Amino acid sequence: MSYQTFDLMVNEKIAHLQLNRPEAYNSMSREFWREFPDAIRALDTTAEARVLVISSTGKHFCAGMDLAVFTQPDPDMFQGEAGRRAEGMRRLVQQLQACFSVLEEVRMPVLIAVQGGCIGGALDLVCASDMRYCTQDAFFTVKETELGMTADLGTLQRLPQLIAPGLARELAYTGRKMLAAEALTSGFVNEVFDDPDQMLTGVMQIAELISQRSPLAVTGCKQMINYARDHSTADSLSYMATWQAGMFQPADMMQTFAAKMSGKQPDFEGLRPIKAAFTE
Ligand SMILES: C/C=C/C(=O)SCCNC(=O)CCNC(=O)[C@H](O)C(C)(C)COP(=O)(O)OP(=O)(O)OC[C@H]1O[C@@H](n2cnc3c(N)ncnc32)[C@H](O)[C@@H]1OP(=O)(O)O
Repeated sequence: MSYQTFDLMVNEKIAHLQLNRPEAYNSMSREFWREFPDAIRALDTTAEARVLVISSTGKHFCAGMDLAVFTQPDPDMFQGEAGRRAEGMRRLVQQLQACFSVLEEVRMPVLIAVQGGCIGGALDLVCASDMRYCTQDAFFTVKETELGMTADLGTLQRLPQLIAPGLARELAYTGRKMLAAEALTSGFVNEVFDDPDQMLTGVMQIAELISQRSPLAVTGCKQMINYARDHSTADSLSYMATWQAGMFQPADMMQTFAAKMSGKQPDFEGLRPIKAAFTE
């Protein structure tokens, strides 16, 4: 599949989505909003990928929503009866939210590599990922506040669960930049690299390690951690037990032990493409 707003490569078990409009600071055009969720869902459904790395090109990771979306809006948005207008707007926002929630829903971990600015909608995107990494020149901003709107695509819901809630509020209320050093000390990013090349090398090494593990075990970790974030400990333990009762398969463990004895790396079976499950 080829896309206009990013390149998507699947190499062995690692998928790499790279935003490719540096001349526009990788801002999120209408095309991006169509392509991004489709590409992520396709990876989840069909591809071999066991881990996804999202990176970017040029000076900034992403300048957020393409400002043309705000300055040249669809005229229909402002016409007609108020209740229907509001209801339509509500559905539009929900559809845009779903473009990033898909990163939480997919079976594979999502790692993000940020250089330069990560602004507005881009912060919504990275908040929905599993792990974040950045370069020394990176900064993160809830730009919407400065523009006069409330951020609506996930930052306000996810950021207070990733860093101290008081700091998340400060960033949201002020719209000020969180620089790389603060992103590291606050726990928002896992590591700060000197430059984009070093970052991509480092992030790919982590992706490689994840891709060598049992994909069933890894997706179990992702789903249980996400579930525990949103539910009580008692509910989460109950779901964990149900998950384990259904998904625990000794075959992967046996393979690990056999591989250890023979001094080799285990080669775990991939998860099943959904399409295959329908056509078998
Ligand atoms: C649901 C989602 C909501 C949101 O995402 S809200 C947030 C929307 N995004 C913004 O408001 C970003 C605003 N832009 C900036 O803060 C800065 O810019 C940058 C940090 C990205 C870059 O700063 P610097 O390196 O100093 O460059 P420069 O001179 O400010 O900009 C160069 C050109 O890039 C255009 N540009 C910047 N951001 C966007 C964007 N998001 N959409 C479309 N164009 C953008 C500018 O306007 C300008 O253009 P020209 O050279 O013609 O004057």
